Amino acid sequence: MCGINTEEETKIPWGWKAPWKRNNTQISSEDWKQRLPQSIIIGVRKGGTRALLEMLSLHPQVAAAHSEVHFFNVEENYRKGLGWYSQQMPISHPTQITVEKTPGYFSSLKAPERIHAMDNSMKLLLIVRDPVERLVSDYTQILHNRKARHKPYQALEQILLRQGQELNTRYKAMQRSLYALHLARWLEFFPRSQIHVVDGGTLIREPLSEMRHVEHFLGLEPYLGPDNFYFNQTKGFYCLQAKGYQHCLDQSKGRPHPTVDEVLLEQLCTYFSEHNENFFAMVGRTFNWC
Ligand SMILES: Nc1ncnc2c1ncn2[C@@H]1O[C@H](COP(=O)(O)OS(=O)(=O)O)[C@@H](OP(=O)(O)O)[C@H]1O
Repeated sequence: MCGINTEEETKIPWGWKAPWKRNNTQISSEDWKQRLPQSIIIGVRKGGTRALLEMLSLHPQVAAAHSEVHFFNVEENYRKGLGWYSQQMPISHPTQITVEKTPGYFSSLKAPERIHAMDNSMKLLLIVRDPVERLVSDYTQILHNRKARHKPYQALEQILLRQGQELNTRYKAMQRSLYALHLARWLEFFPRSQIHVVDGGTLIREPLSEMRHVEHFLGLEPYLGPDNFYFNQTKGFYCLQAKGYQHCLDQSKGRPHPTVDEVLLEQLCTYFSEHNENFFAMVGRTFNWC
């Protein structure tokens, strides 16, 4: 049910491959090569990682890997070594920073140490979202995949309240919403100043304000502006535009969530509240979560 979950999006080719970046004839061709990332979006899964990567990719100083690489969290990939990893990266110019996103890194036990061993100056981006909403979003994706494969599925209430009224806290999607637990492992290896936390809720409602913080954290020149975002009524989300090109995230983003029992939602909020408080203390800010 869980595992790597490479999901639909990793199979979809990047049809919208930053077309406005292609015509830079002043830069000599030998400067263009694949480089290891200087920044990684480590998660959280269903937090808005794809939106963050695509918005970042609008910036001319950013070269983004289109597919999730799963290098530091999947043994089979990690064994292939850094040479393989760099081959998964886009061609970039020295004036650009390379960015990859793999949401599975955040909850991986080994990723923090491995990334630190590769580059202890790595700039980490973590996008978070209300843990209950994230859980429902995660469940929605799992449900979608199971239905698509004609596999049996259960309602979230059945999964989470399996033992009568006790919450099944061992459910993987529950575990992934325990942000403080996972962040603690990253802070063993990286100073807080190297981890920028993006508010996934704000990124949905006001993408530009969140992206300005991200530009600043990455040391990029301020570039993104209001013209890069337009609200798409049909999609119900902001979509992106640059130099005449427009792009919305694919249909695996913004799927309708199933209705979840109110009592269960209350139970979940109560369960996560202590973990959320710990997370707020660790990152030095609060979020308007349930
Ligand atoms: N602009 C825009 N367009 C579409 N979707 C947006 C956008 N900004 C944020 N989001 C939210 O991103 C959620 C998916 O998160 P991820 O991309 O991290 O998912 S994944 O882990 O890579 O599968 C996805 O969650 P769901 O709504 O539950 O599908 C969206 O709420």
